[in-house]
Order: sequence, then C-alpha cells, then structure tokens
Amino acid sequence: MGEAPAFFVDHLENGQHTSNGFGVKTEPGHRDTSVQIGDRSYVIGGNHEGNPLFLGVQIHDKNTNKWSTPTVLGTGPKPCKGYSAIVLKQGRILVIKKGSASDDSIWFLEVDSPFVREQRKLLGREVVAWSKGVRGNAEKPIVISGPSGVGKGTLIAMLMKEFPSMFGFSVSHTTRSPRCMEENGVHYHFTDKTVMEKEINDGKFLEFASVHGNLYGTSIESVEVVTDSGKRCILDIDVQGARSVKASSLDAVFIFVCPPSMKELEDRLRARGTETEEQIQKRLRNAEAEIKAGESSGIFEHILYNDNLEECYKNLKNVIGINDEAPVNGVEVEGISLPKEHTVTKVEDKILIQETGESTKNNMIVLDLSSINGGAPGRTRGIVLDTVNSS
Ligand SMILES: Nc1nc2c(ncn2[C@@H]2O[C@H](COP(=O)(O)OP(=O)(O)O)[C@@H](O)[C@H]2O)c(=O)[nH]1
Ligand SMILES: Nc1ncnc2c1ncn2[C@@H]1O[C@H](COP(=O)(O)OP(=O)(O)O)[C@@H](O)[C@H]1O
Repeated sequence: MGEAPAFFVDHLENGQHTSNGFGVKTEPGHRDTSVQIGDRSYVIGGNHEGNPLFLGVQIHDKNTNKWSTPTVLGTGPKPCKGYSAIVLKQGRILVIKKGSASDDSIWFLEVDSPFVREQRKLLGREVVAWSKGVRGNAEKPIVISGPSGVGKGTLIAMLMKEFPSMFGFSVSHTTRSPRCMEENGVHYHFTDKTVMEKEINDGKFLEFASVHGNLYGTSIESVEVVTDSGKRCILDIDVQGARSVKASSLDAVFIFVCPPSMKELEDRLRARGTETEEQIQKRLRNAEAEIKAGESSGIFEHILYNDNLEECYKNLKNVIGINDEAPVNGVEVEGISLPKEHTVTKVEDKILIQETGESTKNNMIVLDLSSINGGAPGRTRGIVLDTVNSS
C-alpha cells in the first residue's frame, strides 16, 4: 500500500451521515472522520454495533458503492467528540482523539497490516484491528517454557521476589481447576471453556494451546497491563504457545528450562503433590516430546538446565541481562498530552500537531513514528514525542 498524501483528514458532519446513507450511529455533537486508501473509505466514528463503549468503523467501497462493517479486533478507543486521522505506511491509520484523557489520545487502526491480513484469511471476512499508541519502548518480555515440574514457577517466583518492581507476571487463562493454594487472578484466570473460546474468537488472545487436556492462553491484556505498569513481563507458557508468540508481533526473549533427568522430573512432580497419579503420568508422557521440541525447534535462544536451583537462577538472571547492580528498569509509560483542537500534518515519519483555537501558545507537537514497533493485537510502542515552539 502506497504512502498517503501529506495531509489527509476529512471530517464528516453528523447531518451528512443520513443523507449519505453512512448508517453510522453518532451521538449529537460527535464528528466522524474518514480516510481514503485506494478505492476504499474508512469511516471512523459513532459506536460499534450499538455498543457505546466501542468506536465504530465502516468501509465504503467505491467500485461497488457498498458499505460494510468489518470485524473489529482488539480493544479500541471509546467514542469521543472527534478524531484526526492520517494514513501511514503498512496499512495503518493513525487516529488522534480530540479532547480525550492525555494517556488515551493516540491509536492505530490497522486495515492492511500483516496481522490483519492473517486474520482476514483465518476468519474469511473483512477485518480491522485497533492498537493503542504508547510512548517509549518497553523491555522485551520473557517467555519461559519447559516440562511440567521442571521448576519454571519456582524460578519465576524467585525473580519476582528479588526484583518486585522490575518484573510482572502475565496471568494466563486456563480451563483447569485451581490447585488448593492457587488464587484466581493471581496464578491464573480460571475460566469456563465456552467463555474462553468466545474470547479467543473475539481476538482477545495473543496465543492459546491445549496442554495436558486443558485450554491455556495468554490474553493480550494480561501482557499489556504488566508492560503498561513499567514492568518487564514474564510469560510461563508451553512450547506451542511459545511458537505462537514467536510468530506474533511481540518481540520477546525465549528461554527453555530442562530437567537434569526424567527420573528427577518425576520425583519433583510427585514431591510437589499437586496432581493425581493419572495427571502425573500424562505430564510425564508429554514431557519427553516437549523437551525434544524445546531443544530442537529453534524457538528458544537460551536453554537452562535446572539441576542446582541456585545455579539455574543465576544463569536465568544472566541470560535476561540482569545482575545485582542492575537498575530498576526505566520504561517510560506516561501518557501523551495533545491539544484539544489541532491540525495534523504528515512529513515523512513525523506527524506535526499544531494547536488551534484561542488559548494557543504556538506550541507544535511532533510525533516521531520512525521507531514504532509492536502493533495489533498489542500496543504500538516506540512513539517519540517532542514539543516545539513554532512562533
Ligand atoms: N500456551 C500456553 N501454555 C500455558 C499458559 N499458561 C500455562 N501454560 C503451560 O501449561 C502447562 C501446565 O501448567 P500448569 O497447569 O500450571 O502446571 P505446571 O506446569 O505443572 O505447574 C505448563 O507447561 C505451562 O507453561 C498459557 O497461557 N499458554
Ligand atoms: N532445582 C531444583 N531442585 C529440586 N527441586 C526443585 C528444583 N526446582 C524446582 N524444584 C521443585 O520442583 C517442584 C516443581 O517445580 P515448579 O516450579 O512447580 O515447576 P513448574 O512450574 O515447571 O511446573 C516444586 O516442588 C519445586 O519446589
């Protein structure tokens, strides 16, 4: 998809909607925005299928003169009083909310990104996806896999205990029953199968897999909540899940933990005393295939052997680049303050936002998008923001 002209914002007043047959439900005073990409206009505004909490998107195809409502993936911005929109490269539209909370202004609507293309093929219908724009970069999440009983949970608990402000755990969803010490929302989100399947279909999961006869999955929100809090996210997921994450837009460090022997693995599983004999047998059967896949799949850049726990923990800290003197991570997660009334101009990878209106102080905000990364189904990070006095 080619680059759009430098300035490409078109406001459509409410009154026009009915006459044009847009059929977009808007609140009085709300203004919709449309951008054109090729033969298609994307109208952003109103709400989605009557849901007042979800901003609507409609597509008009010039060739067929038909309107369609795409499947909207991800969590988008809530409807507000107006939007500026600009077409970027790689099938994304930058959407800036007007008069919204400062940390909620910048969004990306992906209409033809690799993720959207893949989902379109998978679902067999028109798809768009929202991704929230976030300033600054986050440290790479850490994916830890390994057979049941190898010590993943133990190692993660040690890391979180030693560096509580540095790491956060991605709380997975699972359909398995809680063990006696496990808390809902802390160790897992214990979920009903039908509920989880619906949420998977709604595009809320980064990855999911059937493991030892139960469904497990990482919701996009679980990872983003940790990253938004300025912590480095740790995911404890199986090899199938790691493979999906590797293929996603999440740039992570992949670590596989091996046991010293199958006999030791069995002893640890039994000593933990959380599974029935039948479940232990199933986990041991799966362990061999998992270890083989972990060692040979090319997914994992680090393989750790958990024989002596302290030694393994030290190695884990080494591979994720921390030592005892490491500073607490300095991820920038603060919001972005943008003027309520503004004009938007695009110059290469920079978006110039010029404040308009009476209280204008001639401040121009420059959004540098040259280093953005990530994107749907997660946040779009790496936005650099500067204020320039243009007087
Ligand atoms: N794909 C995927 N696997 C998960 C997720 N959460 C946990 N798992 C994996 O599911 C397996 C079973 O986890 P669990 O029932 O807690 O048992 P444990 O590993 O024996 O403690 C482990 O290999 C976990 O790494 C998830 O969100 N996605
Ligand atoms: N290096 C080790 N040596 C001996 N026991 C260990 C070691 N690492 C973990 N364990 C024990 O093995 C059991 C399984 O560990 P856990 O962290 O629950 O594994 P996982 O999360 O990989 O299923 C626990 O009882 C834990 O205390």
